[in-house]
Amino acid sequence: MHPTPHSVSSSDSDSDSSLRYSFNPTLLWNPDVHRYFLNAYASDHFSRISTALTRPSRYSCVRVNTMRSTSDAVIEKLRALVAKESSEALMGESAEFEANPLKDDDDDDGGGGGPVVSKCRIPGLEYVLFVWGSGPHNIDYGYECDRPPPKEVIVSRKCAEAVLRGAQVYVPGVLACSAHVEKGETVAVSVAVEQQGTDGAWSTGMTRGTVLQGSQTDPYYFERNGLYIGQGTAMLSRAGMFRVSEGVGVDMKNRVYELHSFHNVLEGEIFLQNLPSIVAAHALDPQMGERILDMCAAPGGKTTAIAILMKDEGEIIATDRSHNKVLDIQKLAAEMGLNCIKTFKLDALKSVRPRNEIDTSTGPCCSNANNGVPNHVSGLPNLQVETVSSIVTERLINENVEENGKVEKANDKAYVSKADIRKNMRRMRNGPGRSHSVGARVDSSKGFSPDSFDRVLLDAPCSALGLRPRLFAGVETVESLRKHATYQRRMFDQAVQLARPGGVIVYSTCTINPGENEALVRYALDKYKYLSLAPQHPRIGGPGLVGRCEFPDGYVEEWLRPGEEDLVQRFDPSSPLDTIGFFIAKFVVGSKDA
Ligand SMILES: C[S@@+](CC[C@H](N)C(=O)[O-])C[C@H]1O[C@@H](n2cnc3c(N)ncnc32)[C@H](O)[C@@H]1O
Repeated sequence: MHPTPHSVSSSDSDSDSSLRYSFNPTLLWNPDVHRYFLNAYASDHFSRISTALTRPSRYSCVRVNTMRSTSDAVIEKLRALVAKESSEALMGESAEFEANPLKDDDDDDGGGGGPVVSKCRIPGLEYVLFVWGSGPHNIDYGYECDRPPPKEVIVSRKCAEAVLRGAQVYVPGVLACSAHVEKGETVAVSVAVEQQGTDGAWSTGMTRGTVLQGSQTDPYYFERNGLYIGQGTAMLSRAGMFRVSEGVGVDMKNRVYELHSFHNVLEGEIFLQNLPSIVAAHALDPQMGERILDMCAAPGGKTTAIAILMKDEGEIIATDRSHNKVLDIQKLAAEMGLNCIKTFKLDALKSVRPRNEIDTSTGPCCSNANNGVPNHVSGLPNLQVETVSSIVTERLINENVEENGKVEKANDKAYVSKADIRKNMRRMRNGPGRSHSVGARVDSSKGFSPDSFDRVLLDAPCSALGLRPRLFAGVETVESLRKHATYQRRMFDQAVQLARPGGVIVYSTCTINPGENEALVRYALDKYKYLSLAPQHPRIGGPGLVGRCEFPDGYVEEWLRPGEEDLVQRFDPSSPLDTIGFFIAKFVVGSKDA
């Protein structure tokens, strides 16, 4: 797996340098996982998926809060923002837009060739807007054969993935910098991706603050071939970059992918959300007045999408096991002005309240809906208080954060959730902001009565192997993938008990792993005979995988059976829709007595 360092002669040719100063990453997988996916997808297809995962989608997807605004009003505002913020970066360029079924040739803002904001043309999704970016672009890093090499900054993988999505380079993400870089100088930005050491462990092994000499003896010199993500202006000297703890380190001027980052704009009016996530909310088909459970809800993207589809009438119980993430849901609901959302801290594995703890004097539909507590916390709508857990505490970017069922350390070795990035960027740009003064409280729930929900969404924590852009995938092993699957099945067992007969369960993940997708469906249909797959609307994803996989250790994973494939939606990152990898299955619950 470790790329073999090769020698490059001192008369390094222009073609070598254009390969070096380019963006052409290869996604590194655990070898067993690689074999498993090759078997599931066939070699060519998996190679396309793997490549697509290293790239961002070429558009940002914006969901309009139709309770607050209209698509047309938001389009006007976004166009004004785009025109103002990126007149140099994008509008002048005659960007080539890839063919995408979501985009019509007449989607143009009138500027001709520049970025466009267009309305989604899928019936019922006209409140979803696309802001089209461009890439990959070839960037001239100023390399000349007989001259000193360009000055450089190396950033962590997580930082690079954020930059590819349109973020700036913040100082915590800077790992190394050329000697004598001064504020205002132009620097080439590349990324240090984890490599496998002789002990099998993955790391960059790079000490933050490393001085780059611009020679082949620099750390990760050869490994960074084809891993240049753009060029920018150093906002601090080399010394400053490693002295301060926050702020922009490099202001990106030329990016391999030009995408608009609409974080922190039109708050409450829009929400940046991947298209498949929006489709998952539609698949649930929530109706006004219903009682809905969103079992793994933070940061609340799908919860708020569901609330808007219900026109804020009914009751959505949004739970997550992380206290701070429940606060994120509360903040988002408050920001969007949605009142039908009630939040609780709850481990989804304990979502069903034990029968001996259920108060039988209340009907199944409302028992423990709010755990018998008042309905309002001052300052935020419909946020309930049962046990007071704590007040809001800010999580910094280098704190441990939890997402997708795993904990990693922030910054170079870390997963930072989108909510954290959003919050941190807000803090970097605008100071603390109003969210830091909210003294919100989080209620804990003891779970809910069986059959007490009309619809249940289980947007499960998963291996997240569909998220893009992703520059490294080596950490997941066949064993860790199976652990995710086991965890999801246990959560699904809870969902099945909570959805009433006649009700609906939607299960979704953001992974390409069939073990967490089709195999969960197989498990569900085989174990619960009263469940059946239901058609989904809209249906824009592809079919699911039919078949099975036998592993060398004898483990057999069963996927879908013929006839079931068109009842699920599998969003393939390499398909023309250019979305993240995502999976949606919708079940209807029959009579549980049978
Ligand atoms: C894929 S994310 C959910 C995204 C969310 N549905 C949205 O659309 O904004 C998975 C969530 O599951 C939560 N989670 C992980 N394990 C959990 C558990 N045992 N109980 C409840 N939530 C859990 C994580 O904290 C994370 O917020």
